[in-house]
Amino acid sequence: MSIVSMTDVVKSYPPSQKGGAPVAAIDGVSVEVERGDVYGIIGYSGAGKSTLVRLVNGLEKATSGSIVVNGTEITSLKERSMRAVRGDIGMIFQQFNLFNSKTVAKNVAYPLEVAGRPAAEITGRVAEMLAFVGLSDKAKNYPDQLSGGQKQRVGIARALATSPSLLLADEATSALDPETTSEVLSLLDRVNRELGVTIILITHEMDVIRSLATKVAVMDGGRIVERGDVFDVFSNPQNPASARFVSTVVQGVPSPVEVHTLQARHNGRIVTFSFRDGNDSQAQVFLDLAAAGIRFELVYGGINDIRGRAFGHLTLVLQGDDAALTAALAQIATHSEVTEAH
Ligand SMILES: Nc1ncnc2c1ncn2[C@@H]1O[C@H](COP(=O)(O)OP(=O)(O)OP(=O)(O)O)[C@@H](O)[C@H]1O
Repeated sequence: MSIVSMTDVVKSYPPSQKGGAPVAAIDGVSVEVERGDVYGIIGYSGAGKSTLVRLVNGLEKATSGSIVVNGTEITSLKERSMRAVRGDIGMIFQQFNLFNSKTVAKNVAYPLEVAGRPAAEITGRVAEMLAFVGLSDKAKNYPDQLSGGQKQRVGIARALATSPSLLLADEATSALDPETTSEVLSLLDRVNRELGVTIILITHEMDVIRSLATKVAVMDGGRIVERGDVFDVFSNPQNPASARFVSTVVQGVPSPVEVHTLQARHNGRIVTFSFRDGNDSQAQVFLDLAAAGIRFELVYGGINDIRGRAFGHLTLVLQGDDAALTAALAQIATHSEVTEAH
């Protein structure tokens, strides 16, 4: 069942200059986020990711289209009813957005106080959330006394204090170093698995998607240009924007410059073979080449692991009778992905 369902959503802003065209920050987006998903949305700066999040929590109104959150159509909701919908949505930010004048415990207590919960319940819930994020010993500290990773853990405890079913994470790890990033990502993984919270993860870093997301949508120019299971998009991106993101983290595909270098260095045809788990085509490639009398040398490659599933790309220099080689490649193409450099 969908927790967020967007259909043909457009969000335009008035032109920045008089007589100019309106800016379509979101330009016809439809997306279904299922309960339990960690749904990653990736795009370059200006792609429309933050606008999408602001539409989901009702901080912006869509120009047209439908947005249903937890069964409620929010596009025409009054602010008062929107507040009830927002009560079931937690949010974390790149810059943490903590109150520096409040202690850690008071920061986490804040949304519970706003919701008018009794003091005894607030005390218990704050202790529970601080234990969950591993910061029980920092309850009386102030945000300034914490590291970036600790601040974000407070942000997560605060966002989840009222037990929302949906967490929006807008570039939540972009201000953190790689080690702290992986700590926060594994905490978010626990939030999803142990607390059952659905997460929409906005990022420009493919590594974040790889570590945490189960599904991904790639945004470019206000549109979703590709979407799917993270493994499928990483192992076989269809759109040029997705392919560029994937190439930032995936090992094994030579860049055009590297292909050029390989061509200058080696005699023979340069061919990349791509493999995905669930088939044994890799062994068959080598058997087919050997059977056709083709000599091969491995010159580039890598195997990647996406949440326990593997895929890889191996680039070989192939030498032998040209017609036999062409026939062998045609045979291999029946069971494996074959890309020849020209
Ligand atoms: N309030 C606004 N008024 C006018 N244009 C806006 C407004 N907010 C966003 N835009 C424009 O909408 C487009 C999408 O912006 P948005 O902030 O959603 O992108 P983003 O993918 O989140 O990028 P970033 O990671 O840099 O925040 C951009 O062209 C931006 O200039």
